[in-house]
Amino acid sequence: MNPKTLLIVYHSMTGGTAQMAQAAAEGAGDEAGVQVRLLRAPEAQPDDVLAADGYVFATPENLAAMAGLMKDFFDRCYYAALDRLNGRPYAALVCAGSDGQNAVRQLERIATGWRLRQVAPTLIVCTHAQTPEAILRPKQIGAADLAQCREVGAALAAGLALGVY
Ligand SMILES: Cc1cc2nc3c(=O)[nH]c(=O)nc-3n(C[C@H](O)[C@H](O)[C@H](O)COP(=O)(O)O)c2cc1C
Repeated sequence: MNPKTLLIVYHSMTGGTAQMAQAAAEGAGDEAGVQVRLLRAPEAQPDDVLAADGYVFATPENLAAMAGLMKDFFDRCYYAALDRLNGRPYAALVCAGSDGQNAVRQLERIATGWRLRQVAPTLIVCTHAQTPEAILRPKQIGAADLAQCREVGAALAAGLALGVY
């Protein structure tokens, strides 16, 4: 059987989302028969989206929205992939200083437009960064949160490998 591909697309300014995406990739990487591609949002192209069998999208919430470079990724890929991804599985990860809900709403709405199938509740990890100093500081995501991100990647990869989606 052809190996399945899990595409993880993320943006991160101060490192939190990058650690979350990396953890999801590690969780998925334990699954034999699933190839994991971890791409920064500006690198990801429509062909990468079309070639994948499942997705993890990971973004910070910035200014009550998903990060601009993640939005740019969706803007560049949306119509090239529309109606060509129907039913494929996805999960999303959001790194937020205090909230995250608007980024979740935006991301899930786009995924709904793509007719993707959400296979896990979107995970919000809160870094409790609210002052300018804390927001600009490099982030260290805790072990428990990273374990949840690993779980998301592992579950998606297991479903892909078993062909349950
Ligand atoms: C310009 C800017 C705007 C932000 N706006 C929000 C916000 O609206 N809601 C929120 O929960 N966090 C907000 N944050 C905090 C980030 O989500 C938080 O620092 C997160 O850890 C960033 O992820 P990263 O480390 O992957 O860059 C903002 C950060 C920046 C730099």
